[in-house]
Formats: sequence, structure tokens, C-alpha cells
Amino acid sequence: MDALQSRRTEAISIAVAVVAIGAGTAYYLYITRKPKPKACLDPENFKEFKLVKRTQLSHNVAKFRFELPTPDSVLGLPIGQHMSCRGKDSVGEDVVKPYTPTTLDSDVGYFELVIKMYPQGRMSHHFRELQEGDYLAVKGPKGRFKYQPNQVKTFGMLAGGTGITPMFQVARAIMENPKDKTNVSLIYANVTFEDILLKVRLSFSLSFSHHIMFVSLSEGACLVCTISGFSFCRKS
Ligand SMILES: Cc1cc2nc3c(=O)[nH]c(=O)nc-3n(C[C@H](O)[C@H](O)[C@H](O)COP(=O)(O)OP(=O)(O)OC[C@H]3O[C@@H](n4cnc5c(N)ncnc54)[C@H](O)[C@@H]3O)c2cc1C
Repeated sequence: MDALQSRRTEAISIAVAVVAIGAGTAYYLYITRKPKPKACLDPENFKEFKLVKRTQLSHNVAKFRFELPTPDSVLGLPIGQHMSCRGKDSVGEDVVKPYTPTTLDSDVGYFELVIKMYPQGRMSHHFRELQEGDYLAVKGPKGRFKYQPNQVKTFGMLAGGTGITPMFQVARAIMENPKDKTNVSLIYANVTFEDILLKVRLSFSLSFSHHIMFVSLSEGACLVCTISGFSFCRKS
């Protein structure tokens, strides 16, 4: 009788322990599992984002920071893709142009565009007029290419002027992912040294890792930037 009682007690103890461990595990998973932030972009419809900061980087280049709907929202733009921005030109007509943010989905609550404004440019006019507190209409993602980590061994990138922003987006994603072993080699052409967009961020992220950057200047010189530092050479 005692043996039967003791076996029953043992069985109940085991059942209680199993239930406790199961409940504990479920609770742990519940509190540690972060819900995936919702992407803000809509590929079918333009959505409005508020400009919260405008920083002039040179006489014709500015950085625009736009707020996302909540502080923990992400834009939801796959690496390698871009988006369409809509604005008004100098005669009030709608204009839509593609742009690539310099931020990634690791930048939560906002996204940034670095824009070069051309004197006669239609969308340039819109960005020139855009003030903090104004809204920009954006639609996306757009584009066929989607970057996957370790997709290739080495990326050979060739860019000129504002064409740097799609390269910067991919290069930044590679640098920020320790599991991504892709090498990056960038040749970036500009009219003058001052025209080089994102030069500080590019040189820091590319030169202090195993990646190499070459900046060529059409003024007759080029800047070669490697892990061992910078050096100038003559254009040949
Ligand atoms: C995938 C993609 C991503 C892009 N990302 C960015 C970005 O992040 N930042 C950015 O500033 N731009 C970017 N651009 C370029 C952008 O889409 C526009 O072409 C640019 O802003 C000029 O548009 P606009 O309407 O002001 O000029 P437009 O009205 O089209 O052009 C007016 C005149 O300005 C001059 N011009 C226009 N564009 C250029 C140019 N690129 N180089 C030299 N002269 C030019 C030409 O003389 C032209 O006749 C990107 C383009 C693509 C395809």
C-alpha cells in the first residue's frame, strides 16, 4: 500500500515538474521573443513621412532625416533596393524620382536621404524647398536586385556622384554583419574632392576593415584608401 502511495506521489511530482518546466519555457520564449517590426513602405501607394532634420553638407548636398510612424518602426527596404519619392517641380508639376536611403533597417524610427540638388533639376527643386516639418511622399520598395549576405566572394563597385548611395547601402550592410565575409572594392569617381558624398563614413568603414576603397578624382589625381591608410596618385 505504502509502495503504491509512494509511486503515485512520485508520478504527481514528475508531472508537476514537467508542467512547471513547460510553463517556464513558454514564459521565457514569450518575454524574449521580439515581434518583427512592421515595415512602413507600401509598394502600391505613396506614404507621407515627416522631415524632422535637414543638414546642409555642402553648397548643393543635404542630408534629410524623416521620422517613421513609431520610434520602433523600420522602413522595410531590402538591401539593394530603392524607393520612389514624389514632389513638385518649379512649375508645380508632379515629379517622381528614385532614391536610396543611406540608412538600413538597423536604424530604427527614421530613415535618411543624402541628396544632391542640381540648379535645373525638377526633383532637386522639391528637395531645395523642403523644410523641417514638411512631408515627403514615398513608395517602394523598387528594383529587382536584393542583396543576400555572402552571395558573392567580392563586390567590385563602380560609382559616380550620387550613384554612391546604392553602393553605400550594400557596403554598410556587409560591414555591419560580422558573418558576411564579402570583400568590397569600390572605385568612386567625382568631379572634385568636395563632391565626394559620404567620404568620411565611406573611408572609415572601408579602410579599417579588410575592405579597400579607391576614390578617383577627375581633377588629375586619385585617392587610394586601404587598410594601411591613404595615398594620393596621379591620374594616368
Ligand atoms: C536607384 C537610384 C538611386 C538614387 N539615389 C539617389 C540618392 O540617394 N541621392 C541623390 O541625390 N540622387 C539619387 N539618385 C538620382 C535621382 O534619382 C535623380 O536623378 C536626381 O536627384 C536628379 O533629379 P532631378 O529631377 O533633380 O533632375 P532632372 O530634372 O532629372 O535633371 C535636370 C538636369 O540636372 C542634371 N542632372 C540631373 N541628374 C544628374 C546626375 N545624377 N548627375 C549629373 N547631372 C545631373 C542634368 O544636367 C539634367 O539635365 C538615384 C538614382 C537612382 C536610379
